[in-house]
Amino acid sequence: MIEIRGLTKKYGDLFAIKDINLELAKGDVFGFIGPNGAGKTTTMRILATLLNPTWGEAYVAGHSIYTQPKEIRRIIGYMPDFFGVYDDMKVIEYLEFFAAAYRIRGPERRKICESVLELVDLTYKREALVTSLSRGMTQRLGLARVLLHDPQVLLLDEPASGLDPRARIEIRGLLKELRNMGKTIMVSSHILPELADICNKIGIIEKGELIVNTDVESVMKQVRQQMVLKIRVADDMQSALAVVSSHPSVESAELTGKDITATLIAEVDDPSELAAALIGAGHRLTMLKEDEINLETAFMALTKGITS
Ligand SMILES: Nc1ncnc2c1ncn2[C@@H]1O[C@H](COP(=O)(O)OP(=O)(O)OP(=O)(O)O)[C@@H](O)[C@H]1O
Repeated sequence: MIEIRGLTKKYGDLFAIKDINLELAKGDVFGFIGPNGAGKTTTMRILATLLNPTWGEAYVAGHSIYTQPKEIRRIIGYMPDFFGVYDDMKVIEYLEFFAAAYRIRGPERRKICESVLELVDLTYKREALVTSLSRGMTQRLGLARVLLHDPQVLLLDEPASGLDPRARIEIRGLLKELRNMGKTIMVSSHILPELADICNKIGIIEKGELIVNTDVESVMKQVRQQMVLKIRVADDMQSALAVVSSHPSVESAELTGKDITATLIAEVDDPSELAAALIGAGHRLTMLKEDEINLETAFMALTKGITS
């Protein structure tokens, strides 16, 4: 759905983006991560055909940004990081206005507006003035707006920025719903955990260069060379820690909160002998599970020494 080759944008001597290569298939959710000024917006604006690159190629669903921008605009929904809303419009009027701009006419228009409102959970605000909405609601309205023409590809620039934790979670839920609808999504953020459980691919951009471009699973594999376990017993944790620490399958172990966190030596990927040792030593084992690595830990390990 998206193919980018050697994409570069220069402002004078500054490379806003430099030699970006990327391919996304239908249904991919690409988390585009990078600090402020790294080049995320530039990349998205070029894909949205709002900005010309200095050189390089980009295609959306096979359409070139140079020769078929109209076709691309029909397929994409681009939500910029900052967008204006019109002061004296009600929510439903705002959507109808944009639906008209997309040439959605007749009774269909109202139906579509109502259904996107429902999707972003704003039906109860349909008669409210757009200026009265909270930032989280405004972001959801912005999403509703880019969904009006049922685009296959969504380019979402920092949809969760400036939101409180609750509103962030709502946006995440919404993105999951869109993912389940089969949309191809490029979503940017400068905060990685925000995207952790939504995307299947991630790209990390630093000073205009895509320094990491991979699928989430292989990031996890790359980082997870050794198995890490979380262990809990219903009796004496200190004596259980002693058993774990001295077990030949364990490289290191420590007490972390209510659990013991144990890292196994590299060759061991079966914790059953350790479990047997704990039970054999008379401990009442209540939990022994593989610690779930999160994308944030993976990110830190992956970019160690690359990003500053
Ligand atoms: N019109 C412009 N003229 C000159 N420099 C620009 C222009 N637009 C962007 N830049 C520069 O290009 C670089 C990339 O900017 P871009 O907006 O793509 O970053 P970003 O990753 O989206 O950052 P943010 O998270 O702050 O939106 C920055 O150094 C920025 O200052």
